[in-house]
Amino acid sequence: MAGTARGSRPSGAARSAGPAGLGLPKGFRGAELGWPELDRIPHPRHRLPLLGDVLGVDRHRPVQDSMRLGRELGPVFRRRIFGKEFVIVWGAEPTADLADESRFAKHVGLGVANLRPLAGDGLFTAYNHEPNWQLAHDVLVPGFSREAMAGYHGMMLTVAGRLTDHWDRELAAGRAVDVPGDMTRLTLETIARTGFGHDFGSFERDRPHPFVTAMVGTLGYAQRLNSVPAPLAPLMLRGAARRNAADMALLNRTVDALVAERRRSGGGEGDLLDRMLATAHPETGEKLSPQNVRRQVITFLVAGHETTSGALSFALYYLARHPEIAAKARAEVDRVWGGTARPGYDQVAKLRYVRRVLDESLRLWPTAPGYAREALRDTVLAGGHPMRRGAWALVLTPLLHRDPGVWGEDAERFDPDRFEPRAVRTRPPHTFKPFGTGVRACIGRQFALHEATLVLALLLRRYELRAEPGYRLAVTERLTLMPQGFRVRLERRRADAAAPSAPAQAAPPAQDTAPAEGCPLHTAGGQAAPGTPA
Ligand code: HEM
Repeated sequence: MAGTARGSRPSGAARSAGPAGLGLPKGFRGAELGWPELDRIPHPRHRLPLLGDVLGVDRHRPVQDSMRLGRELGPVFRRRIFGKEFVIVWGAEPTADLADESRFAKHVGLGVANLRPLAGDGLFTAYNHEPNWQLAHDVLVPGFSREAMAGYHGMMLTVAGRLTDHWDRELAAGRAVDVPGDMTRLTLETIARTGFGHDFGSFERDRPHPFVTAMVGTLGYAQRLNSVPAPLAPLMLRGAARRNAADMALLNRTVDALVAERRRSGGGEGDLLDRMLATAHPETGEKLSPQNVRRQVITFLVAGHETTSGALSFALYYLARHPEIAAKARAEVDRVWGGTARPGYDQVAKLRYVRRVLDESLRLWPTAPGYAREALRDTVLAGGHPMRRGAWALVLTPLLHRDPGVWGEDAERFDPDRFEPRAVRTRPPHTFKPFGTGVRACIGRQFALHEATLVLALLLRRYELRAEPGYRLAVTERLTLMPQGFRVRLERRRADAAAPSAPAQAAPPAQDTAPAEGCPLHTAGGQAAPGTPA
């Protein structure tokens, strides 16, 4: 979780960073301006005048393209695409250097900046100097405290029950399940219900909810904007821009309706939306403006589900591919949860091996595959690359997480034991960064980890997973990563092996499911639905 003390500012330098503080123009800042010794940084051979490094490029897979290039060119390299030149970093040493908050801060650039028309100064897309970042951060951080998380747990179980109901039906019909599609349904419902008391009815629909379609459209459009020459974008992407405007309008309408409904109903019972609407900053007494609330709701609905959905999908892919690892994880779930129909909040954190499976999946495929950092003053990166204030670099996490110098020559191999405590302790810091770094790191980290560990455990306990024969992992990119077309065949575990399948509300709640006092989620719809998973 992003972590300044409440009420404190981000690093002093971050306050003056960003385009306004630096006096730099908004928009793309090419590396030519900020890296005086750019010539020393390798780039792909066969660079074309004007177009740059576009030969052999897969426009739809820029991350995997960069991974291929990074392996060839080394831990600090550069790419130029249609006049945009930027530096990419994946080595452990320069990445650790970029994590130094006294010299570097988040850079809002490339794909993230392309989301500004939609999310503006919402938490994810805010420039460091924008006052609404600190305000929203301080107001919303308590929404991710341990107490708040324990409050979301009951609703997470309820939504997971909708998933297992759906999977039971697919199993009965003899169909393989669409893993990324169903994980997206699950994670959207989870953040919408826990954060905003809203039900998208995702599991009752044959096709994705229009909100999801519009969101996928805007993320894809934000990525495409980088893959065409900027001056030609209005022409080349005219149709796409029209569709994007319609997508944004739908997202805004959906959120406005949700907020209006909450205002009409006179407030919920303390979820994220209540915090956004009613909580004043503890020191200044300031509240979020209506426009900023809209941007935060969109930010949380998008950031809060797409990445977790990918993380769950990759983890299920690896579990289906490695039955021995699935068996070990399942044995842990059986041991820790026993016959508990309704596992409690604290019983999730005890699933150490399941969590390692998740970490290892996020190592190989961090679903938000990078983050950018900018220099707060003139400095030298990793002792060798001078940078001027405002210069920036992109950290390519899927390659950082495969650095053989850190992870060994078998870094491509899926092995959850890499996250055993002893192994973690012996690794250098800043070598595992799926949630970004510093004060602008992911605020929803604990939320995502709790939800994903819980759901993986529930699925392992209930089903055997069989990958469809012949499936080869293909990763789609739309700013986030997802295993494309991954389907799995299910088998219900034998009754004596699996946990109880009685409806959860028939069982007494586990001791540690007791809601935090006043927690809305256990009272307002947080009770187990008929299908709460066993
Ligand atoms: C596995 C799931 C997730 C991954 C891999 C992930 C990854 C990230 C990363 C890498 C960043 C930093 C981006 C940057 O520096 O530019 C970030 C920021 C953020 N994430 Fe997540 N995230 C996940 C889940 C969530 C969830 C569940 C929520 C909300 C409930 C969330 C909300 C946010 C927000 C609001 C920010 C911006 C924080 C700030 O700048 O203050 N994320 N996330």
